[in-house]
Amino acid sequence: MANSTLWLALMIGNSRLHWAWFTGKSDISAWDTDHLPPKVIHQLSNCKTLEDFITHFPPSLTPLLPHSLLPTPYSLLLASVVPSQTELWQSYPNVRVITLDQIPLQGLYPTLGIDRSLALLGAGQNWGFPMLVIDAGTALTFTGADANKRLVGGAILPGLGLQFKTLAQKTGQLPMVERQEQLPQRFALKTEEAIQSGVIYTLVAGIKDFVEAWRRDYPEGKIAMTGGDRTLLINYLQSQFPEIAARFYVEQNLIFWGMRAVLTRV
Ligand SMILES: Nc1ncnc2c1ncn2[C@@H]1O[C@H](COP(=O)(O)OP(=O)(O)O)[C@@H](O)[C@H]1O
Ligand SMILES: CC(C)(COP(=O)(O)O)[C@@H](O)C(=O)NCCC(=O)O
Ligand SMILES: [K+]
Repeated sequence: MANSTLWLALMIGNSRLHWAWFTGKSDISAWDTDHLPPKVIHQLSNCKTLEDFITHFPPSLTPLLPHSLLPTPYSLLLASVVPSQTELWQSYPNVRVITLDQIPLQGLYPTLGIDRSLALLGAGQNWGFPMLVIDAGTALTFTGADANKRLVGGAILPGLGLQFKTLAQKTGQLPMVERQEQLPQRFALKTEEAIQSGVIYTLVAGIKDFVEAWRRDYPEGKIAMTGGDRTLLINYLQSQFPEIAARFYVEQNLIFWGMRAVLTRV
């Protein structure tokens, strides 16, 4: 493993790839891409020089690469919840795959998602435990740990995008609707608005219910929200339950905070 403070970190989610450079102690610059085709991953794995690497990285990302800082061989820190995608990166020359046994939390069950454990670790190390993380990704997950950093447990449901997509794909008459910024009218008189209303109001009510249960069990507990739909959901929550939304820490990079904590662990 290269003895370098600079890592390229990759979290493989179910919708897309989440990338970050760990450039210093507290600095993380992050961006998202689509999943890469096997051919591109193969090319990146076989790069011998920095110039090679930059050439093969998807063009839209090139400006984000810190050309002057990048050492070769560069190291890739990888976590994934998509085994078929993990497989594609096995040939990368300097890859470290983060697995559950490297996570300094107690009571993790063997099939727990690595993204959930990393986000929980990242949030808890930064703001303290007990911590409940809500990850509004492809799936929406709740994952909590107590003051002893022991997993309390959590829940998994289809995320915002997946709920819309499933309705559109599995019915004969329902269209795919756009994500919208504001809370819709609850009792709707149009199909699109009825879908928005049904999905959004039940999702927000569900989040409120989990938060209240968490607060009953852990009155001192904290709550953090992350994932691609975090901003939309926090907006909806602010409109409907402002006192709940006000208590949330909202942060895009929880998983990367967790990855860095694993990396710097002695
Ligand atoms: N540019 C984008 N591309 C894809 N999804 C996006 C984008 N911006 C926001 N989203 C939302 O993010 C959700 C996926 O969250 P994300 O945390 O990226 O997923 P995962 O980690 O599971 O790949 C989708 O439901 C979608 O609504
Ligand atoms: C629940 C998840 C699908 C969430 O993935 P994501 O939406 O972040 O892509 C993932 O964490 C996973 O595959 N978990 C394994 C099952 C578990 O955590 O119990
Ligand atoms: K996620």
